[in-house]
Amino acid sequence: MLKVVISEFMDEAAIRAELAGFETLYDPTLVDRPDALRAALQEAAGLIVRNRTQVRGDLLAAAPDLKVVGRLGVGLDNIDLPACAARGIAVHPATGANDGAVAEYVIGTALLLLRGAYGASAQVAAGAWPRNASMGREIAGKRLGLVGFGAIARETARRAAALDMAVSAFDPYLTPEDTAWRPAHGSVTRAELDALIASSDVLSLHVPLTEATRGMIGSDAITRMPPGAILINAARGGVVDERAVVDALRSGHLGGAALDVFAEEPLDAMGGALFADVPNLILTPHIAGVTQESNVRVSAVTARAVRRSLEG
Ligand SMILES: O=C(O)[C@H](O)COP(=O)(O)O
Repeated sequence: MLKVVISEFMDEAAIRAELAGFETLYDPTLVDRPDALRAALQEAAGLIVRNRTQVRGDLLAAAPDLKVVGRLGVGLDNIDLPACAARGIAVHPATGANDGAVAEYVIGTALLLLRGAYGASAQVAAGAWPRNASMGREIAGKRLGLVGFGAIARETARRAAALDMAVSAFDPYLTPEDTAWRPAHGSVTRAELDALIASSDVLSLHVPLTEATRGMIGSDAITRMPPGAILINAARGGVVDERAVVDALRSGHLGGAALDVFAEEPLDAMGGALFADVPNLILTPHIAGVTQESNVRVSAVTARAVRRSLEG
């Protein structure tokens, strides 16, 4: 019986439904026990991971029979794709299964940060009545800029258009003729990156982490954003210069930021100190794509892809 190792959390019903014909080892603690993971992989034909298991080097060497890697998400920066290709190991991301979760995160944080009033609870409970200071902004009529216009950005655009935002996007991989620029609901304007940065009230990132995108939104870019603009990163840490975001929030140039992903996850002591007491900042633990619903979808899609791949 072929063996499938699952080293991070997933919906167990998907394992039962899709991987019944295989020997499965589901142990979400394996990601933090590299020796045990390597030992478990010795006879494994399949491996299922989220974003923390580093599928490269030592781990691949410890898995001589590995035929397929299922990724419970879409980012592939934790997987050495050329090394997998060289060994003929198939890699299956859960494309499409968490788009809606990320899109809702982007819209939700944009609404929260523009309105700003939700931070008043403690003051109101204490008897204060900060009405003028709590007068925030509406999302309708604001310009949303999407850096990258793949599936998640398109879902975000559809929701933003329904809220009467004006949506633009930058994506060097889409030709002007691509039908993505003519969505069934709402409209999206194709923009160059510099123009998008300079003209977006809300800028949301939807690019993978690659050598081309690392540091893409640094202090230069942030300085060129309109005063009071909101920055949302639910893509990958490393695309944004975290110190530049903090400086721009402290100076008041940025009106708010939501960061779901970080160069170092979890934050180390330096990251913790950097973000302490920064105004108008929402920090979340790489959860934009992970909801109860998306966990079910992502797990089913991934387990199915691994089963099909192993069944040939
Ligand atoms: O790449 C993704 O889809 C997101 O980062 C969420 O993925 P994960 O929670 O499976 O790592």
